[in-house]
Amino acid sequence: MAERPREDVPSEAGAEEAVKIICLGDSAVGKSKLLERFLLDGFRPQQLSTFALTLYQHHARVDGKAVLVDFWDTAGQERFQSMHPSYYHKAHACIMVFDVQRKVTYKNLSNWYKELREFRPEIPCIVVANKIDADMKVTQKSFNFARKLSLPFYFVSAADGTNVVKLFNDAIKLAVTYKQNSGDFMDEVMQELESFDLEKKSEDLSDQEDSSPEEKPPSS
Ligand SMILES: Nc1nc2c(ncn2[C@@H]2O[C@H](COP(=O)(O)OP(=O)(O)OP(=O)(O)O)[C@@H](O)[C@H]2O)c(=O)[nH]1
Ligand SMILES: [Mg+2]
Repeated sequence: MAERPREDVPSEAGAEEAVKIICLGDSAVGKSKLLERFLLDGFRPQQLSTFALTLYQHHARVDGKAVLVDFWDTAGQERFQSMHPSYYHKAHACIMVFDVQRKVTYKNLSNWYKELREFRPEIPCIVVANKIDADMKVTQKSFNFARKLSLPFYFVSAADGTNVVKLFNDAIKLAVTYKQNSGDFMDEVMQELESFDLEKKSEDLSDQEDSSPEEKPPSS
């Protein structure tokens, strides 16, 4: 099935489950290239940094169920310091990437992880060591960050495709399992807040209706 950027996807019909997976990590660690490798099965080695936010939709099957996956990709930034909270909102899994050739990107994982946990205390998070094609010997090294936190850890290469399909398929499974089984307290609170917000908005609208009839909300 074809995967394309969100704006080209005509319909979301048919999906029995929908999950959101976010990518985190410093700039130029290869977040976009990993997504490209998985979704387009290709790798274009140009240097373009992700400008703001790119959303990709992917149709997957998990245990016979049609799953619609929203992948969120953004520029990992130095430039922005941290992500907007809406990036984390209702995410069901996280792929956190570093570049085995740049130690600083490994060190910064702890900052990314801290921020992730402020917003999403319980979602599955996979730690990814990317660019192993540049030096296969790194796979002999031990990277303790993931082990200490008991997080799944993968050595991958967006350039030659090593472990990429496995990484994303596992991430999708984890996201679906999380969504189906979590009694995530924060999710429930967010849901409450949202319905509260909607109620409030419709009240505001009906107030408006009295004063400015030309701005009627659509009747339903
Ligand atoms: N050798 C090698 N280079 C890679 C690999 N993955 C990405 N690169 C290169 O690393 C650079 C950055 O990759 P991107 O995917 O744009 O990085 P990003 O994490 O999306 O960066 P931002 O959008 O700025 O956050 C590009 O020049 C890629 O060609 C890989 O597996 N191996
Ligand atoms: Mg990018």
